[in-house]
Amino acid sequence: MPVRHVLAIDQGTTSTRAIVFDDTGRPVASAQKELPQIFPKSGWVEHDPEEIWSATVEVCRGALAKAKLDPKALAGIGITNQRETTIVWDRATGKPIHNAIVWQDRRTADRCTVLKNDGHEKLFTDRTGLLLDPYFSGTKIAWILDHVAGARAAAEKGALAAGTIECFLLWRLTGGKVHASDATNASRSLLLDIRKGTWDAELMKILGVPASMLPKVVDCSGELGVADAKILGAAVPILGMAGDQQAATVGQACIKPGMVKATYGTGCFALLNTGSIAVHSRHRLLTTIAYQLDGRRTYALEGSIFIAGAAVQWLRDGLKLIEKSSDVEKVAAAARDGHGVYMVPAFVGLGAPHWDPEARAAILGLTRDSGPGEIAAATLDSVCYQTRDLLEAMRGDGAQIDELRVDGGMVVNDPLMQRLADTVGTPVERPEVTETTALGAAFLAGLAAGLWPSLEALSETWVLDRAFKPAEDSAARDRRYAGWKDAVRRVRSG
Ligand SMILES: Nc1ncnc2c1ncn2[C@@H]1O[C@H](COP(=O)(O)OP(=O)(O)O)[C@@H](O)[C@H]1O
Ligand SMILES: O=P(O)(O)OC[C@H](O)CO
Repeated sequence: MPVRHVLAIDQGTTSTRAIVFDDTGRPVASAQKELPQIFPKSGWVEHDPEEIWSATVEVCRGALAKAKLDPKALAGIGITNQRETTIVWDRATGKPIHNAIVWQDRRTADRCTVLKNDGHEKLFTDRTGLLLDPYFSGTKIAWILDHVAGARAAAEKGALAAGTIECFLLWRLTGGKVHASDATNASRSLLLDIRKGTWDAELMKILGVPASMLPKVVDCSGELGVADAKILGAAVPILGMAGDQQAATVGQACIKPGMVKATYGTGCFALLNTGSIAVHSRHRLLTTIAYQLDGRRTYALEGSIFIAGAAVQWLRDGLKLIEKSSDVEKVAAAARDGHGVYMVPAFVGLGAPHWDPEARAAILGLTRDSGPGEIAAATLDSVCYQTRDLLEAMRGDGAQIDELRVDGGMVVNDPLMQRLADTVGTPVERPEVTETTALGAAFLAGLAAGLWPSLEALSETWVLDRAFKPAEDSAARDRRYAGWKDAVRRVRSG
């Protein structure tokens, strides 16, 4: 039998990637393009949808060329994406009517406060598993309708379509034939009843989002559409779709209840598989759809940290302390032991478990002998402490966590992974393939193409690269963590 291949598109916050995987789940070739960030105002973050589209086409063609693969030979395409980032476009022309509003954007914080003050939070949390925070896509759609001239009237007439990035890419790839969002992406909108898997009319009314704009909600694996032959040189079926954190959960083979993964990219997102039960968190974690296959939903508890690798980017671009992200390793290695410096990276507020959009970042505990080493080390430590916040919340909700599977751009940093294990007091496991987000999308497409018979068969392809065992004594670990909690208290807005 000839080897079969799947093309995974991973449209992330800072870059767009395409990776060709073979039928053993190994990456064969890839192409990547950086995505420019647009910061129109303090707390606002946008992307240009046309840039996202042209980069997607470019990297798909690039990866296929590097793999020397005829697109006709592809078994299918899997799409995964930065979640919540919202686009509204004209159905007739396919043109967006505003830049994409990115998940990190805080412009709808006031709207969320009003909704909370009006007593709506419980209803939203019960139905959607989310909290009233500007992070999610629903208030972003409403903002575009309220701020682009003529948009609301056009939406009421059914002339506009709304969607997150996977939905926009599916629309463009299929030449405007399919307007659909998979259940995982739809579950991040504040508009989906996650137990029924359908849009909720009452929530749409409260947010002011007309039903006519919303995509059809579909499974994560199946015949989702066919890419127009003009785009890649052959009509290729699109067979998989999931938000990037959910795709990483699949790519990490966290398919049994109790398994947890954390992905360290721009932000950090930890997902705990809770099986067929949508667990309601008592510790301000989100309840979300991990994947939907054959109409059956598997749920997860999620802890979302807005700034992880982005803090390293700030050391590079804001402070100019380092030239490239990986330089942080040697700068941090120079930090004094027990330096007592904490950095709380609340650049866009704080996510789980605090949900404080007004908090702002701070570096605390500086003394005359603090320098770049201490600041770099405190920045990396913040990623570890934030992870501990999430694992404690998950344990508080009844989870027994024996190990943490990690992936994403930051996990190449060995000392950071050791520090993470020391800080959370749980073994940290890094797989051989750390492109687990794209791998998850490839798996979902490969399931529909018949490359793999089941999720269980996929989990056998997961191979450990290295396990980091906690080595610090627990009293020292807890002392450091108490200092972090104090630092967080000091940056909170209320
Ligand atoms: N050696 C390193 N140590 C710490 N952080 C790193 C290192 N190398 C890259 N990073 C960070 O990892 C992030 C990139 O991860 P990636 O998974 O590509 O992000 P995303 O998918 O969110 O765009 C960047 O924020 C970068 O600063
Ligand atoms: O682009 P990433 O990898 O930082 O992921 C973004 C998340 O999906 C936002 O919820």
